[in-house]
Amino acid sequence: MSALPPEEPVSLARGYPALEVDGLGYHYPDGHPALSGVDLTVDRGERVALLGPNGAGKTTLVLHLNGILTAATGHVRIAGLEVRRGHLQEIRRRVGIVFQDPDDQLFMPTVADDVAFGPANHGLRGSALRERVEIALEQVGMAGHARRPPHHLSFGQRRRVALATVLAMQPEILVLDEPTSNLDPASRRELADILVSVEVTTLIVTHDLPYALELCPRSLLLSSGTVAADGSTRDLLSDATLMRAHRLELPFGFDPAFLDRP
Ligand SMILES: Nc1ncnc2c1ncn2[C@@H]1O[C@H](COP(=O)(O)OP(=O)(O)OP(=O)(O)O)[C@@H](O)[C@H]1O
Repeated sequence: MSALPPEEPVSLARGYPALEVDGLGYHYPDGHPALSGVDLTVDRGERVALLGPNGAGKTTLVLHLNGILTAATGHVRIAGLEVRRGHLQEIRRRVGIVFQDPDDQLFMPTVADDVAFGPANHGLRGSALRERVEIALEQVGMAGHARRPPHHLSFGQRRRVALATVLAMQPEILVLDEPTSNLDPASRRELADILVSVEVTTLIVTHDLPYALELCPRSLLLSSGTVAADGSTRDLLSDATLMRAHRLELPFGFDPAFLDRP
């Protein structure tokens, strides 16, 4: 499949899967192998969990999606556009990554400035920019906080603003790295509601298996740098042999009856 040039209108990207990874391999500069022969496709509108034990290669894979790392072997395409030098500005608009620590993404004097930063860099101005910011803040339930300095917000609020900065770019795919870490149960529930309502193709990297079960019909299990399983989240989490083999455990006290629900 040939890649679209970066200036191609987004509407022309609609016929492609949101994410295609073919034969991706990567060694860190110290020679450490992190990914090998990774193949996966995520279709538009899917919500998929990326599971795997510590050191499986999840972060390394995510860093390939927006070109922070570049494939040693294989290809990554976002809505048909190959991730490589020359495409990175458009790739970084198409792939919105919400990192674990919101403070990595918030650096402007106000919440509104932070949310406006990306779209303004892509040329949006005036009322169109203000509207984009308002919509993104509304999507994450932070509309009343636009003029506040991000460092005055709680951790959970900062994570929502970090999500708004990404949503304001109208990404083709939203990637969240451990979105429930440090969230209280109410914030965890509110974030789930937001993720369901935004209707963007979403990849959730998580060790929080009940959250994956609740939010993601499909899961990918990465282990030792390869895709060890790809299927329904319920089926994967019900497979005790698979779970043991890849050091995945449901939390103590988790009711296995949840796995039997239709
Ligand atoms: N900068 C680096 N230099 C060398 N090796 C690295 C580097 N970063 C990660 N690795 C190695 O690459 C492998 C994959 O790491 P990665 O961080 O992608 O795993 P992960 O699945 O995200 O783990 P976790 O769940 O612990 O966050 C690991 O063996 C790790 O030690």
